[in-house]
Amino acid sequence: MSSPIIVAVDFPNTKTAWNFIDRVDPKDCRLKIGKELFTLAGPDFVRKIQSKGFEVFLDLKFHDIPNTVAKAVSAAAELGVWMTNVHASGGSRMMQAAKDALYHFGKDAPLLIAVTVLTSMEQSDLQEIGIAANPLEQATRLAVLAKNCGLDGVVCSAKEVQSFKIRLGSQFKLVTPGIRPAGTSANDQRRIMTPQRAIAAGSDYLVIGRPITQSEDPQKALNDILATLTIK
Ligand SMILES: O=c1ccn([C@@H]2O[C@H](COP(=O)(O)O)[C@@H](O)[C@H]2O)c(=O)[nH]1
Repeated sequence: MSSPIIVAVDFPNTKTAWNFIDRVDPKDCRLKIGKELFTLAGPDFVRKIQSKGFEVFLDLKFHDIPNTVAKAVSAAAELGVWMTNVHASGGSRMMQAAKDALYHFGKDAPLLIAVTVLTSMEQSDLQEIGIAANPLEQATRLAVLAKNCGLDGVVCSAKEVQSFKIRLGSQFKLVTPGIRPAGTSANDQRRIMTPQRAIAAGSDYLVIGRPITQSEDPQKALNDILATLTIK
């Protein structure tokens, strides 16, 4: 089985990050490097993780003018990461430029996905920034845009995947953070689901951070979650 779990390696320094990474097996998960560790430790850190056998999702959520995002995505591809992303709210010209920048990498190009509506956001957060649509409506609008630009998938809440699989097709990857095993804290997440329900609904990849990284035994936490999943 190829594990659907991507662990969000969010730590305040490389020492604690390595302490975690050295305790999990690359056959059981991929690793996601986000803004915190990338800002601290940069591309060399990503290369070292890859040399340990982990596939890396570089989660920098690029959101800028088309030219800048295209160059950033190209730099991510040079790094050899497995997946990277942009914000769909940057619009179709931006997403198209990002996709075009990967063309010459051929089969070595990373998967390129787009963030729809952050899983930390609920209806009131959208209203605050002038969006009248509810999270499902807004995420759908952005996911359709991302698919039309030729992206490989989207980041969305597991609450949206059932609808997205029907509307966007089985090949379009749905990557879902906001995953919380039953009885664990939601923290700052708002649109959450358990790992088991997310996979049953159709999530392709589960992004899980604190429920695994803050555990005393991260490999056990990972195994316990994997044991609850029925992969089709
Ligand atoms: O909509 C989004 C997009 C990205 N994330 C990222 O996923 C992890 C989740 O970590 P937890 O500790 O499991 O909450 C984190 O790195 C976010 O930056 C997201 O949560 N929602």
